[in-house]
Amino acid sequence: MLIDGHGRKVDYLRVSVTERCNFRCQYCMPEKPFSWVPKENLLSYEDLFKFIKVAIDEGIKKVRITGGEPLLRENLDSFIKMIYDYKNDIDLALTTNAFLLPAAAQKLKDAGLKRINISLDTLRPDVAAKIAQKDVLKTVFKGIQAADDAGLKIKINCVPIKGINDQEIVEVLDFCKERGYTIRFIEFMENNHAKDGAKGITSDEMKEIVSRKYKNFEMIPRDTSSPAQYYKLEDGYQFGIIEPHKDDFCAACNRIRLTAEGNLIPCLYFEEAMSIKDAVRNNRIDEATAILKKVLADKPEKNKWSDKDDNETSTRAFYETGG
Ligand SMILES: Nc1nc2c(ncn2[C@@H]2O[C@H](COP(=O)(O)OP(=O)(O)OP(=O)(O)O)[C@@H](O)[C@H]2O)c(=O)[nH]1
Ligand SMILES: C[S@@+](CC[C@H](N)C(=O)[O-])C[C@H]1O[C@@H](n2cnc3c(N)ncnc32)[C@H](O)[C@@H]1O
Ligand code: SF4
Ligand code: SF4
Repeated sequence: MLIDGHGRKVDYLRVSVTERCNFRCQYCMPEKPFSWVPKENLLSYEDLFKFIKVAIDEGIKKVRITGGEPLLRENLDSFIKMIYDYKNDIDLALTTNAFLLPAAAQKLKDAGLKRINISLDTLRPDVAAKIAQKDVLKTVFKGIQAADDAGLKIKINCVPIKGINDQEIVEVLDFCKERGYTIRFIEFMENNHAKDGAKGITSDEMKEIVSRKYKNFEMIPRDTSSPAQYYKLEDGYQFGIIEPHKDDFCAACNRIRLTAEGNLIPCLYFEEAMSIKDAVRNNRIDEATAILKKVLADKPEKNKWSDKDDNETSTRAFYETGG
């Protein structure tokens, strides 16, 4: 079992397979100028898998593949299969923008993927094009349908941005409700890579917008393994809100992150990381295990998005850490 320096059990590993992306979401990535990590600096699937095996052997029970856009990396299904074949009861999940899902969904399911979380900020093509800075929505809808047809369990992530898609919350919620998908609205987390001037809305504002259509909903007891607080509508449908500006879920934080370059990141907010690249490339598995333990020992207690008196903005890039 993996326990961090604050006594929290860590059983969730998020693995980013690339920092590249085919979208330029205003809240995540700069438009340009831009330089990507050279391909030779990325760990191969085999090397990433060496670390994943260590992590699973030490107590990781949930592995999420993310990015950048993870489906940009070739043969992702083969990587999923490596993990599934090693331990098929792992909660094996993917976070994606869905653009490449139409051709990939069934292959991912066949490889052993169990769940998929998809970013969908709007139902309007022009708004989607404004957020992603590319005309994406028609293909995203096809991708969501392909995942559904393949039998993958679907969660939708939506980041409401003030003046852009914030008034569409109920429409996005209804889209998910009608299809039986879970929806989570995420408070925009300020970071240095987002478009200047991008602003989110608070969880209270989100709830106020939902209440214009759904007058009554109740908070349900927290599942501490998730960053989301869920609320139940009168008809039983549940929607979630992720509110890092409250940071109460940090108290039960159960996760660490591995980037495509082999940096092991203890917290989404902070720049700190330790590299496992040389250790896995040279098959020094004991060293990789020691780095994992050290990163856990030093894991921060909580993020600083909640720090109202502190004007510091996170320098961490979501597209590098994988969100
Ligand atoms: N502040 C903070 N936000 C997080 C953390 N983990 C996830 N989030 C936010 O939630 C978003 C969606 O995360 P997902 O990739 O869907 O993963 P998840 O929420 O762990 O998904 P489940 O496994 O379905 O619970 C991330 O991009 C972040 O915006 C975290 O550790 N800290
Ligand atoms: C970095 S993306 C990677 C996976 C994939 N490209 C996608 O968009 O789903 C993972 C998640 O991070 C979220 N995200 C990115 N930047 C964010 C920000 N500044 N605040 C809150 N969530 C953010 C996205 O909405 C997405 O759900
Ligand atoms: S949120 Fe996902 S899709 Fe959007 S730019 Fe970031 S990595 Fe790409
Ligand atoms: S912000 Fe850091 S401490 Fe809080 S839940 Fe996320 S990774 Fe854990």
